[in-house]
Amino acid sequence: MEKLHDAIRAMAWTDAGLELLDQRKLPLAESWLVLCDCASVARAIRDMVVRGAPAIGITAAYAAVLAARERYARQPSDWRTGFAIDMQNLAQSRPTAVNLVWAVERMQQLAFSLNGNPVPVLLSEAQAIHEQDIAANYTMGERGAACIDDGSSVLTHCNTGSLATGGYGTALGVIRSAWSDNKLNAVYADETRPWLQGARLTAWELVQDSIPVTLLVDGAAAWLMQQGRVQWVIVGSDRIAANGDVANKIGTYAAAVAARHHGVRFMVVAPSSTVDMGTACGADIPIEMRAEQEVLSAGGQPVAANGAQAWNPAFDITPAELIDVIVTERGIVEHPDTVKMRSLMV
Ligand SMILES: CSC[C@@H](O)[C@@H](O)C(=O)COP(=O)(O)O
Repeated sequence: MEKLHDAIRAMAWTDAGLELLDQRKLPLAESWLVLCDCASVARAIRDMVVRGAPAIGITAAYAAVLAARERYARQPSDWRTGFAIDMQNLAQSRPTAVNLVWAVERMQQLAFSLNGNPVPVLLSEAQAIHEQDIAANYTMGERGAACIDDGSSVLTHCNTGSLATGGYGTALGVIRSAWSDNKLNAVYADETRPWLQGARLTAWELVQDSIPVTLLVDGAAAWLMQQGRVQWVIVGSDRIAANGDVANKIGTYAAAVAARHHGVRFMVVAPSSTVDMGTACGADIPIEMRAEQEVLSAGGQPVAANGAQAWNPAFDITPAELIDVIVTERGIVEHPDTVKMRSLMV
């Protein structure tokens, strides 16, 4: 299979520090920030410089390297105390994407098992996490594409591509693979208010791959399905609970309800680092609430009547019963439930 758009990367480790492509500025500008300390990376995650669950996890792994470098240089005999505080702050930068906590715990556990300077080993581990994510995406791309019939059209929500992962993408990876297998007629993308990840990021990635993309406002998705224009809705996830309930970008639940009503199949694509077997069901997943201002304005300009308030949950929960298939690098789970998720994750 031809691997499409290996060139887009959300993050890169260099001698200068961790470089992050500033996703708030895309597609108008491609600018990179160079961050040299863990606190700046935590802020960048909170402020959406980098976003998307797997990308946040990888970024956190590199941030742990920065934290160890700082703390070990300052206090080689007792770097662990400060490092643990840094990891705690980092883990709190965004609450819903479990890949963040997963990466922080993996890095901290390794760090505390080491003697001497922890930095070289932690850097190798962060790079391994990054590479494993890319490999998982290619595997999921093939597995997900195999579920799709020739001549299908698909709808996706938010951005789940190279920008949201180590590279290639989860749901967008499946779309890339299905496109290169000549299976797709059309790709539709919700614009994804309020941050417009669909319009700004997914469209940007697909245009670079020369995959035709048609944007729609989120409220048009149900009508698109009613018109019989798509056979699959394909999304990523920020956390999958032990029973198969899925947290993803706000609007995913509405798309899943509409899909079931119209007989459109619903696919969730996520690496096993997104599966949280310690959380029993969707009701136990913390949903990030973001600033009202994100809804009351667009592109920095106010769009609402002065004095109006806004409700801005960043994610919602799609119950397992609305999901036809979860695709991971470990395998595929059809009609997920606790028993099937448990056997996937052993
Ligand atoms: C592979 S990305 C899966 C999810 O992280 C994605 O769908 C999503 O909801 C991203 O939300 P964001 O708020 O942009 O971080």
